[in-house]
Amino acid sequence: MLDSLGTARAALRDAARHTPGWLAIASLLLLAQAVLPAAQVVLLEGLIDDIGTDPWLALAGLTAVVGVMYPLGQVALSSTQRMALRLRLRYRSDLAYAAARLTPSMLARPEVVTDLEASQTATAVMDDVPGRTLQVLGAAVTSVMLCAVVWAINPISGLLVVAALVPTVLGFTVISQMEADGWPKVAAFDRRASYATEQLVQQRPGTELAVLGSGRKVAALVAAHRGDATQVLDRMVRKAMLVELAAALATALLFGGALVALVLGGASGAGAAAAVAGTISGLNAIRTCGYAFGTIITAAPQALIYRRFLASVPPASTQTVRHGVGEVCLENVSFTYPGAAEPALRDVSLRAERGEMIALVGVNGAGKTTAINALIGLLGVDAGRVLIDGVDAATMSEGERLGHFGMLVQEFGKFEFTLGESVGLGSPADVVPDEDVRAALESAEAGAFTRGLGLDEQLGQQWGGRGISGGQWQRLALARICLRDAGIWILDEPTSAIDAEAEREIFGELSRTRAGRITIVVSHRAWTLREMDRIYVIDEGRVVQKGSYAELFAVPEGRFAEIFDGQSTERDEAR
Ligand SMILES: Nc1ncnc2c1ncn2[C@@H]1O[C@H](COP(=O)(O)OP(=O)(O)OP(=O)(O)O)[C@@H](O)[C@H]1O
Repeated sequence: MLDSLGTARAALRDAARHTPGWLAIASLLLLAQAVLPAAQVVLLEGLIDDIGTDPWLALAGLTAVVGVMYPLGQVALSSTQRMALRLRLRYRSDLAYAAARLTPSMLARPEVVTDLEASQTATAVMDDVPGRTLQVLGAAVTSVMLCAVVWAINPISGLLVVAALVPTVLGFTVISQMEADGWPKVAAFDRRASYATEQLVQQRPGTELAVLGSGRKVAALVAAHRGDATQVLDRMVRKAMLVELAAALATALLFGGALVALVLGGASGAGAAAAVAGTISGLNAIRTCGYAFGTIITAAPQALIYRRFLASVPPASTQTVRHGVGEVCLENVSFTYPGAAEPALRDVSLRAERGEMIALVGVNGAGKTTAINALIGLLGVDAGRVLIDGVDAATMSEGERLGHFGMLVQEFGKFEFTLGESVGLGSPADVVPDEDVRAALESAEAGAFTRGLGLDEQLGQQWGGRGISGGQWQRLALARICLRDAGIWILDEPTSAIDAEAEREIFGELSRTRAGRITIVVSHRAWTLREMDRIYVIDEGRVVQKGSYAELFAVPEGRFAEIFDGQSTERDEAR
């Protein structure tokens, strides 16, 4: 109940801040609508009293009330809808900006992602709350005014008319509690169902599933998760229905009581007729109030998640890219994932200076990505330190630390915006000069296929734009890192989707331009390691070997030679 009141208050505050004009218009119209039932009672009583003498004034008044009732209701509804549209836009853009302020370590927490998704759903229902709140307030005004005019005819009836609000309010309070408990469960099932649905409807995974002929299995997962959500919703709706029925029965009894009190109270014929008409209008107002209140109650838990989420997001901070880093070290770093039996990193130390290219190699699951995540601060290490130019990175803010790095991850983004926008994302600056974008494209060996395109060329066929290959997408991702030009480049399998010729060119370019930065590469291809100043071989979370390409191949029983044994051409060449 308190949550619903808080939600209603916050929604009115938002409307006053972001759409004050429409809030004022909607409030006035709903207030005018709210006084009509009481005006009806007064005019009706006057009309019946004066029917034989001078009924014209009351008749004109009553005709005017009936005449404006319908259009007033319609215009009030349109005003609340226009208010809702403006608020929805505001809520959605506020959420987008909040999501943009999330740090990588926050995004790594599943509960943050769940809240982000629930907040997105919330924006679809929150916009309706100010209009519904005005309707509830209007119904309260209607009840109080009806109480006043019916009270003048029969005080007990007047009281009972207002008392009839109580079961509705109590009933919806109970429902509110049930929904607050149920919605988080529904959201969790919905999230899984939405994820599975995306795999079917998005072009790339959808096509992969269609080729495999396995889409049906994913559809079954969607159905199962939606089924679980429906079960929870179904239980909630069943209980709500029973509560609503009980509240409606109590309301009917109170109204019946008001009518009986009128009859037994000996009101005049005109007074009784007018009060009966008034109490029946009152019943309609309370029904509207119940529905509007129900909408607020349903929106309250979701709105609460939205507001809590927005409040939890740190304020915007502009990232400053650090270009010239002298040295970076991991010093005796150990880390165990929560719940894991074995550490993913055991006493790992590595070091690189400006101008050096180093590589991390190892079999799948050896700990390379974990070491990189420890380096950039995506996970808090259990022991050891990360030093950037001699400063313990743990003492830096997350934004400050990230400013030292440019990172190309294995699952790089394929941002289907314009070419200029997609590459421009490499820099946090709002405006990126076109020539910088072009230079970055050349450095990433993406010049040949983008030279004929304008930077305003839309990428992605689903938008009617240019379709490009997987390897070309990877070059655009690399172009972002070139554009960023941070002091430390981390390239996790940077050429995994790229053909051998372009791969050679990319590694040649990386080697030529290495002087001003530190380059850290994760690679499974032996020949790409030849240019490295040092290679760290990681196995089961430990650095088990380190040295140049030739030094490592010179130890036939070493782990490096074991891992790259199949790539013997390189081994021979190395010798
Ligand atoms: N989020 C996680 N929670 C628990 N364990 C994890 C998590 N991420 C990775 N691991 C485990 O930590 C170990 C190291 O994983 P890591 O991803 O660092 O390997 P990798 O060397 O990068 O492998 P690949 O070459 O396949 O990318 C593995 O045993 C892996 O299963």
